[in-house]
Amino acid sequence: MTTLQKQQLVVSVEEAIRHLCEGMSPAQTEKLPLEDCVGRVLAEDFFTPFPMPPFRRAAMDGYAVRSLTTLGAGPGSEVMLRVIAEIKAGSSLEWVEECTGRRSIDDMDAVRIFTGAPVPHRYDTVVMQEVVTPIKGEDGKPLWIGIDRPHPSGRHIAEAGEDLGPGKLILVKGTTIGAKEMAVLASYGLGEAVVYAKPKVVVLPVGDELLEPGAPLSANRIYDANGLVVTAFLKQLGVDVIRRKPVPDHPAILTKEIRLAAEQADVVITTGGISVGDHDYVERSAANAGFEPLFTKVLMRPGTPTSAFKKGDCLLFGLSGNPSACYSGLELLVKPTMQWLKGIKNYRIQWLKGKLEDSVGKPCPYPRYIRSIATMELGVWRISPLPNDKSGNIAAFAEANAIAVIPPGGRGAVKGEMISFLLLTHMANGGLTL
Ligand SMILES: Nc1nc2c(c(=O)[nH]1)N[C@H]1C(S)=C(S)[C@@H](COP(=O)(O)OP(=O)(O)OC[C@H]3O[C@@H](n4cnc5c(N)ncnc54)[C@H](O)[C@@H]3O)O[C@H]1N2
Ligand code: MOO
Repeated sequence: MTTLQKQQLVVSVEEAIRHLCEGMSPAQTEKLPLEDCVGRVLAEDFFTPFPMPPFRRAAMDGYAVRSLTTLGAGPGSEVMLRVIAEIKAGSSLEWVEECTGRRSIDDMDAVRIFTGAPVPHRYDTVVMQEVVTPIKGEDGKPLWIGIDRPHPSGRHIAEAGEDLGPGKLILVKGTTIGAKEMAVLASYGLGEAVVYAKPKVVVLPVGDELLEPGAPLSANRIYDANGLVVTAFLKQLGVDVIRRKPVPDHPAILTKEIRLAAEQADVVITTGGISVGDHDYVERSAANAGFEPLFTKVLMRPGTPTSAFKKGDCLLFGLSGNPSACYSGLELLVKPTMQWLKGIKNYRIQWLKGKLEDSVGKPCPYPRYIRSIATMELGVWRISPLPNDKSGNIAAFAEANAIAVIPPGGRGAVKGEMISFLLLTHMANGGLTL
């Protein structure tokens, strides 16, 4: 087997994301019951179909009155209003009409009303029950109320449409549906929503040394961590994932696996076998399976050999085998691409700035993405780089909640310097030490 010279299509992280997303669009759309839409992305703009609230309603428990009738009220000169009916939440239109329809303009009346109940048009204000003196009948229900102060018009009434008028664009296509968005969609009684289909991903860990988790450890072998890491990462992003068992370092087998995966998935992700070693076959197997390279080197460390390829509408990521390089590839390249394919509009990595707590001496010609602990103190982020952050090490994963960027060049970064960092995706343990 001859060593194939690795093609050098070198890009920055930002360029890589652009290459990955260019010409790609979200998968198809589907209509789902609203409760199954959590975490999914709206594929249509949502315009309000009717006014919200849909009718004029009481915002407090008390009495609906005409403000005019309370004008002369004061301490010691209470106005007495006759309670002519009770209207509760859910009362029918007919009942509301029946209660007030035949009243004359001069009647001194009120209705007992509860929060969420329709307010008859006869009344223009709701008086909280705490500030009236009821005179109750034998059944304990109020017959009269005494009012000892004037009540201005419009109190404790939510007018129809005061929250949102009809025909308003309230959620745009590309919005992820979480609990907050549910509040809007469910309030309009939407039974189903049109969302983008989840991208499908096949994960192929590559390497003769890899063992399936659960198998007994044998000499000179390691467990396939990346296969499960990539799968977990994608699941947390709400993507459909199929994880394959480790594929051996064999070009024909790898070509077959890549071809098969590409038939089933929108995105194929390999880990390992992407560097310059004689047994790194991902690049040539990708070519044999009909993929064209988008880039074969990214100006980042770890993960410099990270590569990407495209065949029709299918993307193939060749992530690095070293676990921390693999993880950087996930956060920096896979996540923005997946968000794009999920249909999320304008997704950007959220770069924050923090004060470096320890100098990082190791210089690097590319930006270095180091696993760190980010803490917030009095409004200032502090970044403590974790020791032992070699590309092949896993210890730093246990504690890290951030990836910090050491700028490229000969000097690394010094304690006290303000550097960029990102908080890691979906911190299962809450993540932030605040
Ligand atoms: N002569 C050179 N050698 C290397 C270079 C270079 O520029 N010149 N680059 C180094 C860098 S940087 C990296 S990163 C690695 C990347 O190598 P690969 O992505 O091809 O990955 P492998 O060689 O297959 O494995 C690297 C390392 O990771 C372990 N590994 C692989 N898969 C998994 C997995 N699924 N779970 C856990 N650990 C995994 C593997 O056993 C190796 O120890 O290349 C350098 N070499
Ligand atoms: O690009 Mo590598 O991940 O630094 O060891």
